[in-house]
Amino acid sequence: MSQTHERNPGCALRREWFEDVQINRTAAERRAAAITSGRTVKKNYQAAWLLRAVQCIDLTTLAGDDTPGRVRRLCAKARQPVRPDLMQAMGVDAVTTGAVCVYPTMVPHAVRALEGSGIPVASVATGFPSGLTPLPQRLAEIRYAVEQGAREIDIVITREHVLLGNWQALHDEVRAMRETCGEAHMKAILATGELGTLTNVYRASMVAMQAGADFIKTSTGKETENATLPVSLTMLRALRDYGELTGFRIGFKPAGGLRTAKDALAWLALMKEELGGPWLKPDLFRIGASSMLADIERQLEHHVTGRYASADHHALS
Ligand SMILES: O=C[C@H](O)COP(=O)(O)O
Repeated sequence: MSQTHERNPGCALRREWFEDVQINRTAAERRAAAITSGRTVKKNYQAAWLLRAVQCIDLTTLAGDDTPGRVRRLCAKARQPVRPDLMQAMGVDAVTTGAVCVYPTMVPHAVRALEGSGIPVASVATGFPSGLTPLPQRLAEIRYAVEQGAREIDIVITREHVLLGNWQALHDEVRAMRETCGEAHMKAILATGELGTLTNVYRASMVAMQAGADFIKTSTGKETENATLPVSLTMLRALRDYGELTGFRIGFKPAGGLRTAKDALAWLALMKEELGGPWLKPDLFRIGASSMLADIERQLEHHVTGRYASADHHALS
């Protein structure tokens, strides 16, 4: 089926699209390793790929000690993620990150700090990270974040629904969240490290998309197991299958534990191999990361100057 740029409206629960699917972990691990090992991006292209990664980062702070000041500093970094002298040396125009991602009460501070930049504010919501608050409160949290100006909402699913195979309950909850988001785009965090099997990851991905998710996202960053390549591959297969069945393109956001330029290149290679060029842009690909940018900037500096600066030159994120 040809694919459209229109927003995914979702559909009723269609168990037949996922119930018979089984994902073999060994095969997924082998395929993920084949895509990302031995495929080093050539030096000249590497800087371009890293700049592309910067544009896809959801620059994140989700800490208990977040303050308006920290959020403002993060927003300043989102506006100018790479030092202007490096940008100039590479002969490229200014770039920004894909979004800034914060807790709901930090949304107004981020919105103010990003005014005029065009950078959207993403808010986690729905009892992030566990999702174990009653549904009315979780929906109220979405409403609050949207009212405060969040244009993207990162929801968390109830892992119990996946572990017990309660697909209708999962569909109903995610559907309600999507409706509450209104115009704001919804990223559904599956918390894959708590779903037990890759087969569950595939099924949960499919149900989240059937319920109207605009993006599917791996992790909150708070689970013991963060984003991995085999998990990401499994989600991309579900996303591809959903696209073939419905014609709608869904975005993908790996998040949690992604810290290095090497991680960024590995995930970009995975996206390119599995889905192709359209998924290498921020409307369909985000990297959720609180501390990846510093290493990317370091590698870009090395590209420009041939040497690494000491770590304290890149103090933030
Ligand atoms: O959504 C983004 C994640 O919370 C970021 O996780 P991280 O702090 O491990 O980069």
